[in-house]
Amino acid sequence: MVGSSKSKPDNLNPDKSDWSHLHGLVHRTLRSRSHLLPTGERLLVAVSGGQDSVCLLKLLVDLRSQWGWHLAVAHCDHQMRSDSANNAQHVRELAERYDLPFCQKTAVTALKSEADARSWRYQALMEIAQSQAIAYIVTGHTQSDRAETLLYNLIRGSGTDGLSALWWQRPLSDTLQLVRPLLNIQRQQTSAFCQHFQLPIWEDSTNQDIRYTRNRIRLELIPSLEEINPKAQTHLATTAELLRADMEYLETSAGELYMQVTLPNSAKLDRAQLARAPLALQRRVIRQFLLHWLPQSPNFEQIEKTLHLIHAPNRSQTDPFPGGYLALANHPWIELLPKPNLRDR
Ligand SMILES: Nc1ncnc2c1ncn2[C@@H]1O[C@H](COP(=O)(O)OP(=O)(O)OP(=O)(O)O)[C@@H](O)[C@H]1O
Repeated sequence: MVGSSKSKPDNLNPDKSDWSHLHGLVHRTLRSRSHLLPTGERLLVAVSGGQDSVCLLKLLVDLRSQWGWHLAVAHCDHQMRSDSANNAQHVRELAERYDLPFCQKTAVTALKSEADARSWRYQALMEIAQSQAIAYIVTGHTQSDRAETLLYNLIRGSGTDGLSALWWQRPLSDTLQLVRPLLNIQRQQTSAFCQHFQLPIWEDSTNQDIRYTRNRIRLELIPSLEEINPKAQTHLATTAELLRADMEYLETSAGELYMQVTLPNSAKLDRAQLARAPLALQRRVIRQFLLHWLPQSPNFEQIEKTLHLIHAPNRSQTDPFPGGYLALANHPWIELLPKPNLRDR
């Protein structure tokens, strides 16, 4: 998978003739998506110490002479495992080995869940990048992560937007992008790459713990699906890629329709115009409308109840939404009102 089955030690000054299949693949991916990691940029590589981010780091180190990047390594110690300080030290040594600047953040308050850890980590990575005027944070998310995320969101009942999550890039702020250049590479390939170049990997003991849903999907669900179809992982990731394009198209069309069916600075939607649109656009317009006016994101049920008002008799209304708003069918409009105002009408 990496070009030769014989392993060879990590060459710290490789030229193009030392490149493996993965070097070529990532180089071509970045060339065809040239906005992802432009030449000459400063990149902050987020390294956990696991096989994916260690593979990512070596690939970027080896490709940088072609691309003129300036690299720095960041590690976040969540303090959630007894070996987390040793893990951080391991990444520090990896950065030293490549002679790269190393930045670490260590959690001071106890992080209770994986979700807490993730949101703290992204905040920490953003702070490091911003303090060093770096515009790109690069992570080692792979095609395997993409397939797992799709399954995870599917069984949580997330809509198409959740199914197409994990995209090549995501803006973290106006000046900072998160970039995932390994999204077309499988975890088996990063593992083979690390073995081939004898790269030192930090094995996270919790990765085998099936009490975590993500681990269970990785260790049990995906292998079961691969027994049914050996290419299941690739197909799932391709589905996520295709859904993303559909989702962007629908979202843009819905945004245009939203502008036509609402009035400036007014929480109203024109029922007759909405009624003529396809159901997929009606749902998305209503989601954008509620997202704009409500203090928190609407759920599926709230969107469906508002959708129902398009054809409902005048004065029909939804249950109150969080924050005290509710939607009302008011002659030609669906109107979103703070609940107390209803009494005055
Ligand atoms: N402790 C860490 N320090 C720095 N980077 C990290 C750390 N943990 C994860 N990363 C980065 O995030 C990538 C994805 O890691 P992992 O799949 O473990 O995270 P996750 O919580 O599932 O992430 P996400 O929610 O973004 O999908 C890694 O390849 C690495 O680039």
